[in-house]
Amino acid sequence: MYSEDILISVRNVSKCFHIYEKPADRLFEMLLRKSRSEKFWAVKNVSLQVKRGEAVAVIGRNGSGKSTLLQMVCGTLQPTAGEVILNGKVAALLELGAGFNPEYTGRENIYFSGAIYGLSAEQVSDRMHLIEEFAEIGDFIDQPVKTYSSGMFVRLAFALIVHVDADVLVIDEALAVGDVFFTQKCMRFIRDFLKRGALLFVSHDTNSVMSFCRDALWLDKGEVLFAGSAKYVCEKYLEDYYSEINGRKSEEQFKEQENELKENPLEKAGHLLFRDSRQDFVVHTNLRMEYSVELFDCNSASFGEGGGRIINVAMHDKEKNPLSWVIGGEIVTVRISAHFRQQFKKIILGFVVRNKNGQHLFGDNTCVHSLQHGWLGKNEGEVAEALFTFVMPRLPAGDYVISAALADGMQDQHVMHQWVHDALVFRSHSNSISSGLVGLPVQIELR
Ligand SMILES: Nc1ncnc2c1ncn2[C@@H]1O[C@H](COP(=O)(O)OP(=O)(O)OP(=O)(O)O)[C@@H](O)[C@H]1O
Repeated sequence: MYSEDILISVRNVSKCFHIYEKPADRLFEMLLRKSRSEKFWAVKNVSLQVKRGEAVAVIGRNGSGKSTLLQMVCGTLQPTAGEVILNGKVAALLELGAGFNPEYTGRENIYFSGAIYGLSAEQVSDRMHLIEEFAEIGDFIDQPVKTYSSGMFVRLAFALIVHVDADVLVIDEALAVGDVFFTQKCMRFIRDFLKRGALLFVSHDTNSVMSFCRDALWLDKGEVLFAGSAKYVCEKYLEDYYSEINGRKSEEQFKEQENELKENPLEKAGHLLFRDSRQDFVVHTNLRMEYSVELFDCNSASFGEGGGRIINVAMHDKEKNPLSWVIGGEIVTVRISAHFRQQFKKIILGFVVRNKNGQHLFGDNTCVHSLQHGWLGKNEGEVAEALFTFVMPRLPAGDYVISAALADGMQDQHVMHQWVHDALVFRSHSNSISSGLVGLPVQIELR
């Protein structure tokens, strides 16, 4: 009936809570058999599937229904409507400390929870040293968990779920509490786990969502607002975040500026000068990391207040010639040009390079430079340019995008006027072996 590989199947699940004005109303309702409550739908008609080897993220603002959904998946909450079908053993890391008895020691809780996960006392004893080793909380393992810091809770709870042979992991945000070393350890475990299991997790951190998940689901007031590739959903989420800060502005409002954009002299100059200055070199060598760079796409999805607009993003060589072909290890300049429709007091221009999964690889903006050299302002009708010069890193084969942004203000408090998601696309045609996400230039000696 169900494919073996679908480990989590959530079908049209909803959850309704009854809200009572006063606690006594609950009693009256039972006695008088008359409703004294308001219905509140925390989750409305949500469906999702997670297959073996997949991770799906649930994102959304506070109170959007994420935890309620995860609790229904774990079986700690019954859906009001719809069904959850699980194929395999589920281990969950939901609220901090949930499932632990605060009066018991860490060790006692491990035995207790291990039994809930179907492990015998003997099996738990056999794995205890591994759990202790993973948790790294030292002698605290024999202290009541009510004395634990939130970080220790997470360490112990995570160490437990790592060792219960789960097929499905359900994790709610909790990873954010651990320190960087522990988080890295958990990430390594999850990457390994995903070779055999399925992960459903909640996070506010779009970077971790994009690094783990192919798909994501955005819940808003209990309903699915967007579902699809993690990159797409996270971009929409990011847009919404900025719209909330800046006040809503739809993408359509940019359309009217497009003609003006096409007429812009800077962009025109960029097109006329466009040539592949490294083609000869590329053709005659074979030990190279090659990148083909596409033209700035002025129709790429964007969001922001629209007080200014990014009119060109290009990669240049040292001689300021736009490049369509870049070699890894060469010095390149990312040039971002912007046109202003209103006065800007403190211009911020910046970029982010992401891989095809949406992982943020590197990027920069003009803030620190402006703090050092003074802020640049511009008036309506003027144009500004930011040049970011760096050594092009070696990147594994695949597609990459540069998102570019224009804002007015400071690093931590600014109005986002335009964020262009995939302003410039480039592709690494590398066939040399490279490990990691980004390869930096390294000087090597062998003696
Ligand atoms: N037992 C309950 N009784 C009544 N309302 C509840 C109950 N549990 C959750 N809710 C409500 O359901 C809504 C969704 O809550 P939920 O905890 O699932 O959101 P969330 O997206 O996980 O939020 P956060 O990011 O803050 O953890 C909230 O408005 C919350 O107040």
